[in-house]
Amino acid sequence: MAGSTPPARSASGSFNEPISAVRSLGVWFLLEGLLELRRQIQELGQRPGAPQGAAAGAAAGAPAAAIARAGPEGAGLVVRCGQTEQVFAQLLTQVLEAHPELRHVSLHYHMEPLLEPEPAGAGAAAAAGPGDREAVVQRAVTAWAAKRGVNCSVHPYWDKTLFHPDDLPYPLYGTGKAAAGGGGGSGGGKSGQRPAKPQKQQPERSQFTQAANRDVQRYRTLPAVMTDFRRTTQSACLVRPCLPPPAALPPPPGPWRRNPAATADGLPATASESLWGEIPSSVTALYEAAGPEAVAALARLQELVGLDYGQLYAAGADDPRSAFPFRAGSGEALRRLRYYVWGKAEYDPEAGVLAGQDGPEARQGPLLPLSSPPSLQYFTNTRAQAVGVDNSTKLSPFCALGCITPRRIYQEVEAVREAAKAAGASTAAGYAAAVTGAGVASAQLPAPAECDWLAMHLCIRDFWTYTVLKEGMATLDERGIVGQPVNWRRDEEVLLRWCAGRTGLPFVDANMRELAATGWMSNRGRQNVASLLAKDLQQDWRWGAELFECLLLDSDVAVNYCNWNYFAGVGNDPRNRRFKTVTQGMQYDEDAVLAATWLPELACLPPRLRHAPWSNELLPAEKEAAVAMAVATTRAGTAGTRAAPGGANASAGSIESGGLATVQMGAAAAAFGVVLGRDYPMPIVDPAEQTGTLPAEEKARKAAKARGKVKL
Ligand SMILES: Cc1cc2nc3c(=O)[nH]c(=O)nc-3n(C[C@H](O)[C@H](O)[C@H](O)COP(=O)(O)OP(=O)(O)OC[C@H]3O[C@@H](n4cnc5c(N)ncnc54)[C@H](O)[C@@H]3O)c2cc1C
Repeated sequence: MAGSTPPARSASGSFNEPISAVRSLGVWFLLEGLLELRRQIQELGQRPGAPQGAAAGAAAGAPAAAIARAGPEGAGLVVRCGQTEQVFAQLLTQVLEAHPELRHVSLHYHMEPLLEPEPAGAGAAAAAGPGDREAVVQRAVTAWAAKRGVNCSVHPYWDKTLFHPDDLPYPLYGTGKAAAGGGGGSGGGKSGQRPAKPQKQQPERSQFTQAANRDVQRYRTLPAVMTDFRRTTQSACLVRPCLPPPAALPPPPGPWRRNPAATADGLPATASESLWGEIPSSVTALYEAAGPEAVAALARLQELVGLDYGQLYAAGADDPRSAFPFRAGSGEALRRLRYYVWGKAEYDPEAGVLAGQDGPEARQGPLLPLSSPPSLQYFTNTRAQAVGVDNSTKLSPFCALGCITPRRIYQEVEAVREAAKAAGASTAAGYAAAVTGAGVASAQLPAPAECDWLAMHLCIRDFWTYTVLKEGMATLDERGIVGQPVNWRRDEEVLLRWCAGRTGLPFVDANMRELAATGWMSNRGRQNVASLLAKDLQQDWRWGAELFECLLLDSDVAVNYCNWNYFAGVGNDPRNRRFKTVTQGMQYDEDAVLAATWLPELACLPPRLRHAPWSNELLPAEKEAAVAMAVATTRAGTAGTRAAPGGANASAGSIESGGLATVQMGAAAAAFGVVLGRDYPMPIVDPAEQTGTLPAEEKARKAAKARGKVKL
């Protein structure tokens, strides 16, 4: 696990109010992930054959999680909150007190392309840029150790991307020649060809990880456009194989080691609980531990989205409406991955198919007949949908936290591709039948095109990560990566409506409320809400990016800010995309399920009106439904609880009636007792501008669906 939660941008001083610099539901994900990691480490420590030696590792960033590698005598995870360099100093002090003879310590950590300016007084030598925070930590810790006569070796690891920086086919370090490992040259290989399998293990310490300050100049030859990046990397780069998980862990150092002589009954005494550090049990507990500033920031964020995260923490993961009903941790990430690419039977615990193992050996047991094809089989057609647990992989929160890596995902996708190939069918329809011998007609493995599509998205993620390494702090600038001056507006009232899901545009509002309540929003939803804020409302796009950073479970600085750059029209892509959010809702939430789920005030409306509650027109079927509803309401004797249009319950002003309030609209919804401007806000912009015709590809998709060829 990466173990670090990058602070929101405003924490770095790059951007300020009104968005608070705190993470909300992402925190429960982090806390759960830590709990699982602690359990895993403890379990590893129970296994025999643990190697000897002591080491400590942690990720740069705050809060810091420090891992005391431990063994059969008391494995565990040390958890601390605070500035990384201070936490290291405290931990090393404890270790040195217990082992005064120590002359060498090693520091292992994962690198993150954080975007933070150099803290004041850290020294002018390191320019502000991605990764510099880690350089600061390294310098502070090695200097601290040196003062005590201890040599500190530093071992940074890079596991953020599918392709390792040293393997990219671009001259990274200003030498004019391509970095090693990827086949060389600025392309090579045939376009569209899948990456070849690596022939040998790559050296552990790379040119990239040795470079203390990963300065933006080193990436100047990186393509500016994603398609170019994808073509060259996918055709010329290796994806390095994943290392096997450790079989056991060495004993812990110093005070964490159990003392077998400590108890009379012969059982080893456990190191004091407080030495390991408590994992806060709730979002509020974490912020209370972090101090009054953090508590105040959380309160501001809650006010902005109108929710209490203290309460939601307990319920968040179990919200039946959530499209992300998963727990954190690497075990859950692997289960989800296998379920998605292999099908439901693959991780059936009752069947013991996987038996909790990792790697290819996990699939050695008998495969059950697949009850239904894996979701990956439908990835191309379902990924853009706004609703559903299985429409996309839902792996991004696990990736963001380091519970799984893009390489591990890729490895599994390649395994399923190989299985399909071995079965001798491109779509592998007969594969499962061949394996089970049961002739399961519906069983399938994903077609190669679906595997390619997923790999391509992992590649997009790489592109944004490397773009941040190339562009550095420009990614956070209001003029964006291209340096495009735009007169962004900063109207807090407008921002408030957008944040709280009260723009009066149902597709946008439903997505925003889903995000605030669950930390999840589909990719299509993200594109639409970003487009509305930046393109239509012309508000400073960084407000949106900052809110996303606070709320998303998969919050990732590089991916988030680059996507926002792109949709605000200041990114490094020539296409300037603007979404018609009403039409998009009709396309990607066809039955208005998302709207009904997150906008209860519109749930009683027919789907068309849930998408367009301002409509004045009632279709014949809708008229019948409205009459039926009125009759049912009267019969139930509840007439008056839902006010008739303009009735006594109207509380004008209780919600926004601004925007297009002067225009008469919503007569159709009123027939169902829903009054625009009272029950649901008037649209913040002219809905006609948010409506357009269906593009040809969408028409084709709908036609295919009608023919039963597409699973939606
Ligand atoms: C304004 C905006 C902000 C975003 N912020 C984030 C963020 O903070 N963190 C984040 O992980 N993603 C972000 N995305 C990208 C994308 O929306 C999510 O990665 C995706 O929706 C995650 O769902 P999934 O895991 O089911 O993805 P799938 O569709 O199943 O894709 C598989 C994997 O590919 C990667 N991927 C897919 N789409 C993208 C993309 N557009 N950019 C980069 N990687 C991608 C992700 O790692 C994802 O897990 C943002 C998109 C937009 C438009």
